[in-house]
Amino acid sequence: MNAVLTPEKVRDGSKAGVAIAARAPAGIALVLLGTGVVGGAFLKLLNTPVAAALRLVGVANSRRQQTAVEALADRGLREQLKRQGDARDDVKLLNALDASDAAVKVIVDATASAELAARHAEWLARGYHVVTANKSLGGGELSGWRTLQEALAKGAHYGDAATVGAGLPVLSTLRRLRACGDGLLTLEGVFSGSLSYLFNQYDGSRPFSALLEEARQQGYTEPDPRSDLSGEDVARKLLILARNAGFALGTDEVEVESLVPESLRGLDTQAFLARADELDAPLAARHAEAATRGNVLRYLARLNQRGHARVGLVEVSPTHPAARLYGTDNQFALTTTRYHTQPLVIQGPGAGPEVTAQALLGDVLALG
Ligand SMILES: NC(=O)C1=CN([C@@H]2O[C@H](COP(=O)(O)OP(=O)(O)OC[C@H]3O[C@@H](n4cnc5c(N)ncnc54)[C@H](O)[C@@H]3O)[C@@H](O)[C@H]2O)C=CC1
Ligand SMILES: N[C@@H](CC=O)C(=O)O
Repeated sequence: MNAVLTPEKVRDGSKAGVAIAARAPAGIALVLLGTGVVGGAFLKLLNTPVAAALRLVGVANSRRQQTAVEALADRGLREQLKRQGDARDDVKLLNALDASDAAVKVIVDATASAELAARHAEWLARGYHVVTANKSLGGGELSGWRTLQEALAKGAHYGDAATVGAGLPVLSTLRRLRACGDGLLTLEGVFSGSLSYLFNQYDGSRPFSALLEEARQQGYTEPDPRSDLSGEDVARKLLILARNAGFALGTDEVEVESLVPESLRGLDTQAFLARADELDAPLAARHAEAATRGNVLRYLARLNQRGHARVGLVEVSPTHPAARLYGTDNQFALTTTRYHTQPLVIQGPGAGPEVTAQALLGDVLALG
């Protein structure tokens, strides 16, 4: 029989919270893929009372995984996994889910791995629910999106709130509008927390690369920050939103402006980071040019009524809504058949470990 643990006992720094996650009667069993910035924050949330009905049965990083109950109950699981664990093997992780008596079995993807994302549809078709921060399937090739829709028709759930706005209620709002017969006409805004953070602060007084390093340290950027700077991550979010609104856009139908100079594109991540100061001169010039006209730079995403999609750096006046953002704010302005005089605007922090992990948790709990 499980000990009854009060919230106070869970908060007191003992192992109790993890013990709940590992030993509670099974409501929802889950495996977690990825223990980086977002996955690490998600593990912390599993140690809080709200996650008492969740049972973690497996966890993996890119190299190792753990399915042993005692090891999973270790509060230092994330660090432990860096040193020890079994070799990566999806089959063994799924076996751990199958062995659980939980009625609801969930795979949480907190990686940026395209290979794992390519398996989401297969997992859904096999009856596992998938909750993801990984945008590679929803925002990748249209064929992958279509495979995903076919898999979803079989009944499993795809929790993708974390993929856009780091969990801001954008996708849920869009789906609700659509379910009510409203149609998206145009979509515009700032869809990147890291690029928002960078351009909200960049005034030429500090090198752009220094701000980028700050954004990276805060956990706002993608594992390789060029995914943000190239516009690829923003394009994925635009595609996820557009497709959910009924625009079957392919990746080649989004015009993408990259901020990564040609010379930095072919490098591995570490080599890129070592040479990130090569970003500084071109952006300083763009900033200075905009400033001569009293304008500022913002990285905007736009989908117009004809389905034309573009993401790129735009010079805007200081009174433009995107010029009035703070920190990692995202901004999504949805003009629809019913919100046509003024757009429906959703705004708030759009990157960061805690909010993103919370979005994952919310999607998992919604399955209960
Ligand atoms: N950082 C943020 O604010 C937000 C991030 N996201 C998304 O969350 C995902 C993770 O981002 P971060 O945590 O920042 O990245 P990260 O680089 O800190 O962590 C990635 C984790 O995935 C693991 N991993 C890679 N391949 C794997 C595999 N095949 N099997 C198991 N684990 C594997 C890595 O070992 C690492 O633990 C990305 O898809 C990102 O786009 C979404 C919204 C906001
Ligand atoms: N790197 C992304 C994180 C969320 O998706 C961003 O900057 O928005």
